[in-house]
Amino acid sequence: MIRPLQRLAGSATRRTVQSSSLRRLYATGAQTLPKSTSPIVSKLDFFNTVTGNGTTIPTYRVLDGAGQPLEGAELPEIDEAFARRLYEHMQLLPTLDNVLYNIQRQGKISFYYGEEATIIGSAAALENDDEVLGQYREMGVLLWRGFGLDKIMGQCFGNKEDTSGKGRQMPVHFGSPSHHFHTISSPLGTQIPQAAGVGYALRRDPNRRSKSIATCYFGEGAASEGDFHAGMMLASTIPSPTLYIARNNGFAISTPSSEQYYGDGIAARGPGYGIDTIRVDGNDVLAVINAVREARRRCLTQGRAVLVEAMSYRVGHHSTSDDSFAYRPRSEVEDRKRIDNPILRFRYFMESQGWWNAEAEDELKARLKADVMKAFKRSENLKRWELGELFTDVYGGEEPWNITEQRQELAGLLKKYGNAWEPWRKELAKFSDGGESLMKRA
Ligand SMILES: Cc1ncc(C[n+]2csc(CCOP(=O)(O)OP(=O)(O)O)c2C)c(N)n1
Ligand SMILES: [K+]
Repeated sequence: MIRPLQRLAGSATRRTVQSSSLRRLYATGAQTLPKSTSPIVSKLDFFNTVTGNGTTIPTYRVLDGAGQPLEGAELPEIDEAFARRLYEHMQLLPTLDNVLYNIQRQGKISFYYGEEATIIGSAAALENDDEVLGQYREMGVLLWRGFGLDKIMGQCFGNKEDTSGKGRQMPVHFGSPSHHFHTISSPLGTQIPQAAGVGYALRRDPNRRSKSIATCYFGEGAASEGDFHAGMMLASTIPSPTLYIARNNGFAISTPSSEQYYGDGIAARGPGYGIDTIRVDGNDVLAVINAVREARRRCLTQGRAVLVEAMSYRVGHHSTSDDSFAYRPRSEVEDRKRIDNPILRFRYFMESQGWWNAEAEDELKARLKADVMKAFKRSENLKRWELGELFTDVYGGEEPWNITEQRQELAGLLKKYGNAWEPWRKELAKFSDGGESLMKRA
C-alpha cells in the first residue's frame, strides 16, 4: 500500500522528469505552449498603459492652433478648390445647426445637433461609395456626398422628400441607400457590430472586394456599450475592411469622458483587439484627412479593421432637450470655442495660403444662411407622408395579421380622436421646449 506521502513524492519525481524534458524541448526551440510572440521576463511588472512607462497615446496633428504646419508635418496635397470645398462644408454645419435649433424651439421638429472637422475631414478622405454607419452627428458626410439641403430638411420634417424614411424616423436619423449611408438608429452602439458585418459582406463581394470599406462612427459614450466590444471582436477575429471612427468629444450628454472610462480613451482598446489604431486631433481637418486616408488604405490592403480616435470638444448642447450649462461652466465652452475652433484653425491656414479673406467669409456666410432658409421654407410647406406608411416596407409580400390588426386599431383611434389632435399639437408648439416637459409629466 502506498502512503499519501509516498504518492506525493512519486508525483513530484514525475513532475521533475517532465519539466526536464520540457526544458529540453524549449532548448531546441520547440513550441509547446499556445502561440504567442510575448517575450519572457523575470521581473514582476504590472502595467495599465498601452505605450508603457505610464505615458498616454499621442495625438496626431499637422496644423497648430494658428493654422500653421507643425515642424516636420506632412500636409495632404490639396489645392485651393478642394480647400474651399472643405471649408464651405465645415461652415455649412453650424449654419444648419443654428437654423434647425431655432426651428425646434418653435416646436417644428424634434431636435438637431452637429460637429465639423472630424466629420468633413473623414468624409473627404473616404470614397463616396464606402458604406457609412453613423451615430447621429454625421450629417456632414451626406452633405459632402451631395445629399442636398432639401433632403436634409425633408428628413427633419418627415415630408415627401424623405423618400427612404417616409417620416417614420426621428429628425437627423438619416438613411440613403444611393449615398451608401445606412439608416441611423437611436439605440447607441448597434451600428458597431453591424459595421463589422457590412465590412465582411464587402470583402465577400467580388465586385467590391479591395475597393470599398465599411466606416463606422460612434461617440466615446457609445463605446461603453457591450456592442462596442462585440463589434471590435468580430472585426478583429473575422477580418474585414472596417474603419472605426470614435468621435471623442468629451461628453456623452452630461457624462464627461473622465467618468466614461478609466483607461487611455478609446484608442487604448484597439491594440487589445490587435487592431491598428491612431489618435488624431479631431479639430485639425488636415490631420483627420491624413489619418483617415491612411486608415482606409490599411483596411483595404490588409483586409482588416482600423480604429481612429478623433479628439474634439462638443461646444454645443447635446441636443435641444439639453442645457449643458447645468453640468459644465459656460466659460469652459467659451474658452474652447476661442482657443480650439476647428473652423477658425482651417480658415487661418486658408488665409496663409492666400485662398481666403474677410470678403469671402462674409459672402459665404450670407450665401449659406440664404440657402438653408430657402430649403427650410420650401420644406415647411411640403406634404407629409400618410400615417398609414407607418406599417409599410418592413414585411415583403402579404401583410402579417398583427400588422393588419395594428393598422385597424390606429384607424379606429384616428376616427375617434383625430379632431382632438390638431389643437393639441398647436398647444404643444406654444411651449419653448416643444412640449417636452409636458409630455414628461403625462
Ligand atoms: C443604448 C442607449 N442608451 C442610452 C441612450 C440615450 N443617449 C442618447 S445619446 C447619448 C449620449 C451618447 O454619447 P456619445 O456616444 O459620446 O455621442 P455624442 O452624443 O457625444 O456624439 C445617450 C446616453 C441611447 N440612445 N441608447
Ligand atoms: K461624446
